Amino acid sequence: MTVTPRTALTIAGSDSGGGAGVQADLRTFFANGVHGLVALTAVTVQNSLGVQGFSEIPVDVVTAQIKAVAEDMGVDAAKTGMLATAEIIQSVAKTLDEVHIGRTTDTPFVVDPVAASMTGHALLREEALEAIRTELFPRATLITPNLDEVRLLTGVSVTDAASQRTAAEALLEFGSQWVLVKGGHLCDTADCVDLLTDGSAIIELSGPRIDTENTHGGGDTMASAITSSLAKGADVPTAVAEAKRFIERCVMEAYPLGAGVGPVSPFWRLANPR
Ligand SMILES: Nc1ncnc2c1ncn2[C@@H]1O[C@H](COP(=O)(O)OP(=O)(O)OP(=O)(O)O)[C@@H](O)[C@H]1O
Ligand SMILES: Cc1ncc(CO)c(N)n1
Repeated sequence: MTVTPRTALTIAGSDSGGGAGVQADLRTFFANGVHGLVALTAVTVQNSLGVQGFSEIPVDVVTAQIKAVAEDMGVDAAKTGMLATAEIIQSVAKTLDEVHIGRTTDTPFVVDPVAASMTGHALLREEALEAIRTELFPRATLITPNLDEVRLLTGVSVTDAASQRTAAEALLEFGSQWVLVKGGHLCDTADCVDLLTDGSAIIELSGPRIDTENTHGGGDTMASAITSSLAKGADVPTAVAEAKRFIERCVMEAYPLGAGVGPVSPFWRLANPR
């Protein structure tokens, strides 16, 4: 019998190195049995050593991609990654309202507020940070900043569990339903602890820190794993817990590729479907 899988839409940039951006999202959706849809926002020139530059896609082409897939195929959950400019962010926000994606609709929406690559190269023009805060966060079911993004967005430097909680509370003020403060960059701890909260529930997701240099695409893979679970009907705490187990194994199986940082790997899931 033919079964049509659930669909997940990524609104994000391309990584020519194939480990982050829409490439990470699509391989994560595929590994989790979800059909991936794409609205490409930018093309980066990127490899394991970093980002050499990028060119954004014209705004009307970005929004036309969203409308084309949402109106014909339907979207069970959506996420954003690299959005590049304030103009793209504003138009994406307006279009998501038109196609009924976001926290006040039946279609969950995850915002990964990508500001820079892990090598420190900007993926967002500076004036666009405010647009992420005001246009996207209020529409988000969940936001998933890493610690650098937390500092840029709130001014809070997370150094321990207490400041991680303070940062999460500050981020909730911007209007998303849930906040996940990822702790992958809290390097002096033996565990990787991510903090999830909606203001009433506070959930710590803890797992062992895996010793590897190869974590390229980890944040994108985490956010798209959450989006996959949401597309399949999980609630937010369940989706984040499932994604945490998924990313741990992806980090464990990360492989060297190129002279710099290799990508996390979702391939193990293909041999271990649920
Ligand atoms: N060395 C590690 N071992 C285990 N889990 C990790 C490790 N590094 C990151 N993680 C987990 O991976 C997820 C992504 O976290 P991280 O904070 O690294 O995101 P990010 O900085 O957005 O990723 P990127 O490296 O793509 O920029 C989180 O759930 C985090 O706990
Ligand atoms: C295109 C793109 N999106 C996101 C990231 C962050 O991992 C990256 N390095 N490249």
